[in-house]
Amino acid sequence: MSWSDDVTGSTQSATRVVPYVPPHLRNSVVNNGAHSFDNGNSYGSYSTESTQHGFRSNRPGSAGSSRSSRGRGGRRGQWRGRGRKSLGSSRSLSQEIFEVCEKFDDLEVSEEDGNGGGGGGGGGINFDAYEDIPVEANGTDIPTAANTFVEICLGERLSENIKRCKYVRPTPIQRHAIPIAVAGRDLMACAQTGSGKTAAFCFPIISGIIKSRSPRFGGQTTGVCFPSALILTPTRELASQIHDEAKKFAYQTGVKIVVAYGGASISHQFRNLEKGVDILVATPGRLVDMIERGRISLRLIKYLTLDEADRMLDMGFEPQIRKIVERMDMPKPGVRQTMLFSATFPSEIQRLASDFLSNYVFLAVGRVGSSTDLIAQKVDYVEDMDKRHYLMHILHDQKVNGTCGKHALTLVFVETKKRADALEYWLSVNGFPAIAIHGDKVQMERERALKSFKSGATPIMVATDVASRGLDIPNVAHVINFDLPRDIDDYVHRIGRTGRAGKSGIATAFFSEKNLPLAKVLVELMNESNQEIPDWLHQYAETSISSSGGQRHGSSKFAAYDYRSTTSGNENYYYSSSYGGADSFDPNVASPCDVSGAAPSSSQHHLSPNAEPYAAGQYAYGGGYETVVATGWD
Ligand SMILES: Nc1ncnc2c1ncn2[C@@H]1O[C@H](COP(=O)(O)OP(=O)(O)OP(=O)(O)O)[C@@H](O)[C@H]1O
Repeated sequence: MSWSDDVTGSTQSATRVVPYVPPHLRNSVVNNGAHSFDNGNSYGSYSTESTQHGFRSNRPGSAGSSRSSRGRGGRRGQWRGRGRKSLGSSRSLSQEIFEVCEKFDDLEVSEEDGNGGGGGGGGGINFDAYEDIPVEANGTDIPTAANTFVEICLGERLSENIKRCKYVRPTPIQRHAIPIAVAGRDLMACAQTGSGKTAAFCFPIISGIIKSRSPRFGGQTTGVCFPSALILTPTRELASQIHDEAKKFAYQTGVKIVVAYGGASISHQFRNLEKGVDILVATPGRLVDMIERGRISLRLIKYLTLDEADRMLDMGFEPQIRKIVERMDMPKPGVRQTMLFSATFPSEIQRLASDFLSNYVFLAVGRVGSSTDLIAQKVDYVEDMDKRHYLMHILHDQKVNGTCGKHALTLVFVETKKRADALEYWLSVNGFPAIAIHGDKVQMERERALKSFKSGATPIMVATDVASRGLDIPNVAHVINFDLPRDIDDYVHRIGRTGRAGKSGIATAFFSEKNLPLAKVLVELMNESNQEIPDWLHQYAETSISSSGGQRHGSSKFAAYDYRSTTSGNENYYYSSSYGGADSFDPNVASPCDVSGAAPSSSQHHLSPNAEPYAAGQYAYGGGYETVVATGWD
């Protein structure tokens, strides 16, 4: 949950926000004491069975895709109580957090926010959902994972801000990635959407800058700015979001963060830079422009982060990224520290990315490119000509049954900018308040659309892939793939706009004949996250095996793990991220700061009986799924 939304939530309404609970979990939510989530919420039943709405399809077989509750409710049923009232008599971390929060004026978070301030670290985040997630760390001398933020020694100010954000415990990616980054190691990190990657790269950078404070160069005297850290993102909205998040983390630390992206006034951004910059968050185009105008130098960069790194290094962005990283004045790998983060990392991109890294650690929390099983995925067979009416039925159901309640938002992905505008118009004239976002809109319109959607003023947003990556929009209850993307990784990122920070969500996809090439990889992805797959989709998948060949993780495009594992003798460690066993978690016990690059013995990095490592060679290599350039990017 982003900060601004917390603020919005806290100022707009003092009432408690009822968290979205998808239908298959509604009866499994455990009442965890007097202040646990109210499960008797207003959300009614939800069904989009095509047969129910009378839609006929020529799909093979006739099985529907309705979800059952098979074995999925258990873990996630253990929602925690929230806020001060839910605390027991003993003093807890949450108690301290609320005390610190009192004076966090600008960035205040509502204590009663049912969706969890800052992601709900105080209770909204369901850490149980992340238990037993397999973790692969590959490389030499890998620093030990941390169970608490305290033991990482991020510095007093930053630690206070972490509490203010109500981040009680690190998420699995944070447990593993932060110690690695704090130790100064290069990192290629892959973790599921909504699992806290932003903090995983922001904390080490902010902490490092505070610890090695050196006089800032540039500013008004020379007119050239010399940031110490550069965070690159593929979209303007994501740059802006990371800037907002990083500002919270760096509150009262003196670390200056500036954002630069296209479509907004460059002179305004120059003025911000002139006030001093430690961390620059930027989109590539605007950054190149600023460098070429001689206003930014990368000579003193100590930290380089590519968020959505696979996107930044694919065909669309790679030349620009190479220009910035290799042909400007940025220090070389090994001199600077480089961190790459994404939820997906095709092996060909991993290979490319290794040019930017030096002796790096590869970290995968969960299978690379997998979707979180917090998202209930549903695939319906819908012909193109029926899509609008079918969508209308879904939205109508939500309206009537309350699935799209006061705070629940629906995000609809389409293939092209034109289709986004057309669908926005059609929905609006049919009584469904919708707004479109895509790359042809001017920046102000894009920002207005996002704001209107986030606030719930327009609860339906129709988007191209410009909104598919990174955006952390609270209360997105339902993602609808009106048009499926051609690339399964884009699907993973799109549906990842819901089911974030331990909360659950729904994703519905409209599948038709033209999506045949996606069938097999979609089935594999859904299988991995324990989704119910309709028989007809299985049948399509079988057809697509014979036409395209290969498997998702077996094609050259996909890697289930570190691509180096097949070719080098790098150490491999497998963990369960569970807080049990040898890594047992006790939030009240702070261990000494022992993460400064200490190389663990392999016995410290054990394979949990619950974890399922991805053995090298498990997947046969076959034909590749085509690489496509997504539409609507900056
Ligand atoms: N330790 C934590 N405790 C509680 N909430 C957290 C914690 N870490 C992150 N969050 C919250 O989780 C949400 C998702 O985090 P973030 O946006 O960093 O995910 P992500 O992994 O980068 O997702 P994506 O792959 O979609 O970019 C945010 O609202 C964030 O505030």
